[in-house]
Amino acid sequence: MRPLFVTGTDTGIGKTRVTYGLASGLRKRHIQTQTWKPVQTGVRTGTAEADSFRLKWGSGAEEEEAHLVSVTLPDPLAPWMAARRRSMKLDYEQLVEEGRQRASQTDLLIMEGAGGLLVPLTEKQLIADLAIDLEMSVLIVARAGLGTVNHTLLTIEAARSRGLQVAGIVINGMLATQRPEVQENREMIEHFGQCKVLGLLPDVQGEPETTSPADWQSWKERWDEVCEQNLDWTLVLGLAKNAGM
Ligand SMILES: Nc1ncnc2c1ncn2[C@@H]1O[C@H](COP(=O)(O)OP(=O)(O)OP(=O)(O)O)[C@@H](O)[C@H]1O
Ligand SMILES: C[C@H](N)[C@H](N)CCCCCC(=O)O
Ligand SMILES: [Mg+2]
Repeated sequence: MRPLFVTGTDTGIGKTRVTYGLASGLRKRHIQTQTWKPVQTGVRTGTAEADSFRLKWGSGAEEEEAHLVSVTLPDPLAPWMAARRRSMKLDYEQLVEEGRQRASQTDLLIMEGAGGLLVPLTEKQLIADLAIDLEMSVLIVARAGLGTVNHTLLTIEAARSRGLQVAGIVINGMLATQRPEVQENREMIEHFGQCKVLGLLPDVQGEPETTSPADWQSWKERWDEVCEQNLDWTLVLGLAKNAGM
């Protein structure tokens, strides 16, 4: 299966939540799915804020948290600058090689980016370049409110102009799911973006701020159910199998 790159129209848009929800739902459907965060910034591993921790517990991964992330940097910045502040350089070729290996070891590799599509990974490469070199298709997580149509269409256009295939959109964090604006946004994104919205996820508070396994187990069950009910799993399976998208 072609690996999947989860990006967003911005940072803090819900990529991690969507990534672990997808991985968990696909595993239930007997698709061996691994998640990977090549570079996380602004966190420490082993804490409830770290994407690596959330990906592990939210998806129910058996691997150690450390296996789900390649580089963790403390400054909450784009990877290039977060590395430069620490007098480091990220080894881009090594990330590409690692991504290839990871993709070959599972049915579906889902890579979570850092921030949006054009965030600098190194002095020379954007996060989009890693997705291109790994021949990934792209899933875009978008915000629910006013302004999201423009941001989403910009991201779709930037992805396609670089040769990336857009597999679909997930609109995340809606407070008022019943409002007509939500469906109208979906319609405008599908119409001008020429791609499918795979689902509209509601605002659900309660992701644990602790590292307690019991808290995470009950949260995972809750978020799994939200994803079960609000994502079109026929479409998700189609993109996982790379059919018809
Ligand atoms: N549907 C939702 N309802 C309520 N809160 C949400 C929802 N989705 C995400 N959040 C919260 O918003 C915050 C940002 O979400 P998340 O960390 O998944 O974003 P991200 O795009 O992965 O960010 P980053 O760019 O840092 O990787 C988190 O605290 C998360 O729990
Ligand atoms: C620290 C944050 N949560 C992300 N991991 C990094 C976001 C970088 C965004 C850069 C930008 O687009 O201005
Ligand atoms: Mg994240």
